Parts: sequence; C-alpha cells; structure tokens
Amino acid sequence: MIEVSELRKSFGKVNALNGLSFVAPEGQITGLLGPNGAGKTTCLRTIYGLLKADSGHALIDGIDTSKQPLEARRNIGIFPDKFGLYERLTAREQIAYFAALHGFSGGQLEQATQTAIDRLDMSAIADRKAQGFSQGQRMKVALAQAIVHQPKHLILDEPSRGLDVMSTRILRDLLRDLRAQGTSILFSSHVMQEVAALCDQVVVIAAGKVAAQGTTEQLCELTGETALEEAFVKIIGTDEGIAA
Ligand SMILES: Nc1ncnc2c1ncn2[C@@H]1O[C@H](COP(=O)(O)OP(=O)(O)OP(=O)(O)O)[C@@H](O)[C@H]1O
Repeated sequence: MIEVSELRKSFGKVNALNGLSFVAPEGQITGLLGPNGAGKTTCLRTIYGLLKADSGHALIDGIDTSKQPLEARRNIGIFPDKFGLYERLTAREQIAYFAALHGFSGGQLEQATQTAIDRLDMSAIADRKAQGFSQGQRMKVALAQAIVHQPKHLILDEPSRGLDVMSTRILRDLLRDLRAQGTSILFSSHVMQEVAALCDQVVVIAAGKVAAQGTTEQLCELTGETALEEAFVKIIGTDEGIAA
C-alpha cells in the first residue's frame, strides 16, 4: 500500500503540495488526475524519495520514504517524469543495469531482463544502442527498467506520453496484469481516456490537495455528470491543462 498523509511542500512562494492525503491500495490502479501545476509530479517525487516534504508523510507498506529511503525503494518500481538513457548502451544493457542495481546477477539477471523485454514487446530493439531511439522506444526502456525487479508497487509519472496506439495498449495490458498480481499502481495523468479506461480509483488533485476521490462512476455521480471529463471540469472549476 502507498499512503500519503498531509503532505506539504513549497518552492519559495509556490505551495506545490497543500496537505495532500490519499491511499493507493494493493491490487488497484490509482490515477492521480490534475491540471498542469496541480502537484502530481511533486507528490510522486516525494513518494519515491527524490524530494523531501516540508511536513507530512509518504509511506510504502508503512515505511516512511524520508526516514528509510532504501528500504522503502526496494519494493517500488519508478517511472519518473524525466529519465536519461546511456546512449552507448543497448536497451538490454540498460535494463540489465537496473536489475543489477536491485541485486540480480548471473542467470537470474539475464532472465529478469528478458522477461521485461518480452512483456513490453521490445525484442526488435533490445540489442540496439539507445542512440537514435525514438521517444516511444526510450519510454519502453524506462518502463522495462521500472518493472525488471517485479516490484510490489509501481509509480508512474505520465507513462503514456510519446507512446503510439500499440505501445499504449501494451502499457495498459501490462498495468492490468500487474494489478491482477496484487501490485499497487499509482500513476499520474492528465489524459481523461487513459484514467477512465484503467483506474479503479481516481484521485483528483488541484492546487496541491485532493479535490475529490472515488471511482469514475462515483465522481460522475457526485457531480451529476455522465462523463469523467465533465465531472473533472466541475470538480476543479476549469478545463485548463487537461487532455481528452
Ligand atoms: N523545483 C521546483 N522549483 C520551483 N517550483 C516548482 C518546482 N517543482 C515544481 N514547482 C512548482 O510546483 C507546482 C506543482 O508542480 P508539479 O510539477 O508537481 O505539477 P504537475 O501536477 O506535475 O504539473 P504538470 O501536469 O504540468 O506536469 C507548480 O506550480 C510548479 O511550477
């Protein structure tokens, strides 16, 4: 379970997180939906320990990510908003490198790397160097790095950016499979369709705090609307920064 409680974080005069609290349970896909600048990336970065909150807690299975970052990170896979690839390494080598960082070696490392390559249908590019990779191919390498150690929790910041239709389907199937295995998945998005198609629970955030929370149906019911997009607009009071 991923839990954030009363998180606050300011950058100078900007209050990016304003007492944010929610839970992403096991075996569920939780979508963080919010307009540009709502605090989604700041929240995810705080959970995976890249940022320190001014106050409040981010817990992974009860472990405080600011107090025990290594223990907390052991069980999470991270697909960050910005990632870099080593241009001279092949996709396979980059994925294997992450497996090694998680303690894999020898045949186990090779097997884990191959499994991630197969799951993301990337055998055609697995042994090519990253130099010249398209945005979508880069995304797949980063996704494979996030899942290579088969984490119990997966945190993804806008995972479908730059992916074509087929790759988006592969991503969705992967997330559904992981959910079925009991993984807690938390991802941020401002793409309505993606959130509506995938999420068991939607946490709408605006100005660094939860504006509403529930299933797509519950949010529609709450606002008297029939589509998530309309419900969202009603909840946050504007359609700025949202993609249908
Ligand atoms: N390192 C930083 N320095 C200064 N301000 C920051 C920093 N990181 C985030 N902010 C500010 O905090 C607020 C929340 O930003 P954040 O990136 O978390 O939003 P977001 O919901 O992920 O937005 P987007 O959908 O545009 O990616 C914004 O006003 C942003 O400008």
